[in-house]
Amino acid sequence: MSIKLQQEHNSSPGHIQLSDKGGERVFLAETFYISNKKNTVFQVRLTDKGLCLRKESGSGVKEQTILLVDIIGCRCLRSKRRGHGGSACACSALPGPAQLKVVEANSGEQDESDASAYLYIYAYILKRSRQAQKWRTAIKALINDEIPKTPTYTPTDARKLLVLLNPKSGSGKAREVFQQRVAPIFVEAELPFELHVTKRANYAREFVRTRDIFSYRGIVVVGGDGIYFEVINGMLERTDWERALDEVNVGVIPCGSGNGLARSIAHIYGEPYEPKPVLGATLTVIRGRSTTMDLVRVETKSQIMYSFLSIGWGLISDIDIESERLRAIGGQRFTLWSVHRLISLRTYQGRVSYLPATQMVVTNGGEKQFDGSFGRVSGSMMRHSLSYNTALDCPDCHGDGDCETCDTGFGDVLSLETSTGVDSFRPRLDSWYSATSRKSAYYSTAESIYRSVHEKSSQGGSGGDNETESHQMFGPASKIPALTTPVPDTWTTIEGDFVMVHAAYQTHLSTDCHFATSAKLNDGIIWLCIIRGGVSRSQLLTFLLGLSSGTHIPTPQNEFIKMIPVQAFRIEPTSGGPPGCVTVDGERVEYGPIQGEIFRDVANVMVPAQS
Ligand SMILES: Nc1ncnc2c1ncn2[C@@H]1O[C@H](COP(=O)(O)OP(=O)(O)OP(=O)(O)O)[C@@H](O)[C@H]1O
Repeated sequence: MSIKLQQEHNSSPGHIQLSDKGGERVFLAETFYISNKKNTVFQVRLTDKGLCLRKESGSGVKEQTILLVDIIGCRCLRSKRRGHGGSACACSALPGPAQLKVVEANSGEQDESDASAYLYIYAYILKRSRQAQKWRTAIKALINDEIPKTPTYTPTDARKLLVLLNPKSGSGKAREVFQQRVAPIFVEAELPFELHVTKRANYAREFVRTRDIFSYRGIVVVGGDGIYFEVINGMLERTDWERALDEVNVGVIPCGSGNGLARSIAHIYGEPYEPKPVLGATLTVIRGRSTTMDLVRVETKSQIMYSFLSIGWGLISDIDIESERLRAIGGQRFTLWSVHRLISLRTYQGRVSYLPATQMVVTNGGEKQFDGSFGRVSGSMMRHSLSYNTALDCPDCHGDGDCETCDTGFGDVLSLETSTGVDSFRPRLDSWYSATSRKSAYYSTAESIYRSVHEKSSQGGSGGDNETESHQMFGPASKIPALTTPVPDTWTTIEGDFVMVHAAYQTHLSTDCHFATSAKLNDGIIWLCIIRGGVSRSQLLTFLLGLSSGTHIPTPQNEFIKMIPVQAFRIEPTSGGPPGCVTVDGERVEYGPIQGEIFRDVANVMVPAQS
């Protein structure tokens, strides 16, 4: 909703005063008129709770409070000078200003003969002139948890938000979604941002690895889990990975086909997700709150990477990857392919080993919780790490993209540079530096050497210089044996036929897949679901049908379907079996042995305010 209030012309400039009235702290109280209805008077109070509007008209008195938690921004507008040409540009995306013919105060376009000033307040309720400038100041301060003192508002963090948008995510509408449903709200909230549209797979990863990411207030991906994975792994390829994970919050605006992380965050915070996941996530980004998140260090035969969502072998991974061909139909592709795979069921031979999460404690509320001491990072970097990739930015322009080397005519950048909004929401030329031919090696604590080669993504893009590049992965030191050495006796090992093994550390693998119902963002637990060969089709059907509601695990668990809380695990498919998929965060990795261990609280993810 947007509310427009018009200030009485002759009222005197007041001062922001603090008073207590009926148990609430009143910062401002004044009389406003609603435009076109001069016989309607609004007595408005700005309190520590929100904006209380007392409407007095011929038909009586009505009172309404708009809570501060629902307000994302406000701006002062003036009547627009008559006869001024030009299009509404980005203003047209805002609900209201275009048809009301108002412009930013001090824009130079205002009608000086009309002394009226308008205060627009932008509020989103999901669940449930000078004077105007003064009100704006006080509201902006309060929504940033500050006490309003002075009549000017200076944002505490003037840095821009880095937005990395994948135009190929989901059904390919991320660009439109951002322009129509995200950018206008960022403008309303006066959140400065810089948008970069990815050109190919691994673009976001390189961007994060090579740029000065500390010059941004945070990073938001507009896409799915795949591009979030790129950002996290790009951070872990930096020599300053610890600082990057610690200082740079990463958020997600869901436009992918799975959107497991976005769905999990909404679930954990009790936020509505459908029917407007983009709006909820946008408001989360604007609020700027974050919490810590666990990451899982993943080792395959040739790569080390970090995962935030899941690792899978068999059924669910097969469905995820093989249904790619139905990408155009969006999230429904998973349901359709599940039916197909149930009919043509496969089993895989191999060995699964895990270190159980034994440190379960019973809390006061009787709930079982993991005490999480395992995997807490002690601030150590992988030993013996070497990097050939220390130049983070172009030496000529330091990453600004302004120099000749960097100016490749990359036009897919939009930047909202100033807090005054709509006019500065404009296309801008930019580019970024990508170092080539860098070589590096991965080292585990056991000092075995791993070399990682980023292969060209099957989803292609134009390829480019990243096809054969290798980069060093940093990150917390591993506490489990390398993949090439046997697991300790303290681990549990199962051998035989498996329909699938899927490890998850978020509640949802996708919007409709409530997989690990007890997962938290930062509890140090991997939920390992094992389905053994021999499971009946009806058991499997019940499992698949229960995934959307989180009722897929039988109670009590039976010998074929189990969900086990673990700290680390290893999957070793026996060679020669049927072709299958191994995935990390929904993206396919090489088929073969894979292991994961969880590190608690290592990253920071944007989350809604706790209600
Ligand atoms: N411009 C691009 N062209 C082709 N592929 C891209 C481009 N930008 C990013 N990618 C790749 O697309 C893959 C999928 O992206 P993303 O996760 O955003 O969407 P999704 O797969 O539809 O969603 P989800 O992962 O939630 O199912 C990522 O792994 C990323 O590397």
